[in-house]
Amino acid sequence: MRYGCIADDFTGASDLANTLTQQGFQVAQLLGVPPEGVAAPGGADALVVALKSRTLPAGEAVAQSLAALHWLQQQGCQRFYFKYCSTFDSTPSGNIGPVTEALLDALNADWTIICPAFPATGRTVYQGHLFVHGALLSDSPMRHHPLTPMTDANLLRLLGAQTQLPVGLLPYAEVRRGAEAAPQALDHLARQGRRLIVTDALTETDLRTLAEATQALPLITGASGLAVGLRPNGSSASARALPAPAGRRAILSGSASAATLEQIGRARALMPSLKLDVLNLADDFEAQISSALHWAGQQPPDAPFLIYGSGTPEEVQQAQARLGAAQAGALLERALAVLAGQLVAGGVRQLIVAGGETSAAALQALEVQLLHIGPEIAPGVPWTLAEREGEPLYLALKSGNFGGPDFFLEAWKVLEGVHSA
Ligand SMILES: Nc1ncnc2c1ncn2[C@@H]1O[C@H](COP(=O)(O)OP(=O)(O)O)[C@@H](O)[C@H]1O
Ligand SMILES: O=C(O)[C@@H](O)C(=O)COP(=O)(O)O
Repeated sequence: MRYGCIADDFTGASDLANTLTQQGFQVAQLLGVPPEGVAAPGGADALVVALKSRTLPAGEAVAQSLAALHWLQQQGCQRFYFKYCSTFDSTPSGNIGPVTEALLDALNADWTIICPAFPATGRTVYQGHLFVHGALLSDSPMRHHPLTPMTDANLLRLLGAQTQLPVGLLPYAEVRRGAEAAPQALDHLARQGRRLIVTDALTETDLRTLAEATQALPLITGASGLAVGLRPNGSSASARALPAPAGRRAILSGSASAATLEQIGRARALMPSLKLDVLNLADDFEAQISSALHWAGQQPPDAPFLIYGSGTPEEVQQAQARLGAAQAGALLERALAVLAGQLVAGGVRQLIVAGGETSAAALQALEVQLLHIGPEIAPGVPWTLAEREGEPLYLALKSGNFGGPDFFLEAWKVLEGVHSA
């Protein structure tokens, strides 16, 4: 059986692709919905379509997700996984509720689970409330996110604002009873008419229970944690031979998440770095880009360098007050996307991009369509391999709040371990 996965952003897609790879799946990550008539790579038993749909108006997110579903069905996928953020990043009007509803309808399915827990990165769900490293989501740095500030940790209330579908809760007491008891409790909720069932989960054992209890459902939804309970039907995929890394190394960051800001702080002390000012970009985009490219050209060719626009919550607020939240975000994304294109054209072959929206913008500019999953750098962040103009390009798409403080310094060491030709 082939799994078809739809992810609402690019970092989230590589996060899920990474977890599936670790479970033994042979995974292909597609960037955007491939055009009609383009087939998935043979041999892949899990396909992950990465969308940039998290912050779109709900109707557009639904349309893109249904197009992805349609393509995945054409590729022979029979079970589906809607991947959203482990911090439930969404706007008040969507898109997790409306997309799940549309996928359920398209698959003629009655109900599914809502499972954002991802214990490997500190995300747990208890009594329907989402915690980040032990703090309620609404007390975590996610309350300051530039595009999707999360100020409520109650998943039932968040979903209730996004969809009319009846929402229920599978509480921890039921999950803890294991895979033999949980299906009964889920069925009971479904018979009461609950169509979106939020599932408590604190550990990977809980996630395995939930994956097993829902194995007959055509659609499951969650962060990538739930995938620890999935197994490919055939024998496990053997590791793909990867080319030895070559070329220049660069980091581009548009993530203003707390973990990224700390990672930038550490990296700045040890590698050349350049900060882009969003307000300067608004005043003279072309001049800012050419001066950043000039700066990059002057850095030592054998060491990584960092270009970032990531602002503190105060800086983000300032830029948003002048430009508007969506416009400020889009401007910085466009700048980093142009830089990604120019830097790769100039010889960068190992590139880290921090930020989900930022990664999507950068990869769209690079016109990359397919990623193979390489070694894991940190939970939820693998190195991936793309081919561009016949040459290998290593890419790491780092979710805002993933990775330890030295991520930007240590990620390269993981690639140094790749020696095969
Ligand atoms: N200084 C800033 N001013 C305004 N917007 C910013 C600033 N820094 C980052 N942003 C915007 O915040 C958004 C961050 O989203 P994203 O790239 O998905 O990062 P994350 O993975 O941390 O969520 C992007 O649209 C980015 O352009
Ligand atoms: O599930 C997660 O937390 C990530 O896979 C993810 O989706 C993060 O999104 P960004 O923080 O916007 O990169």
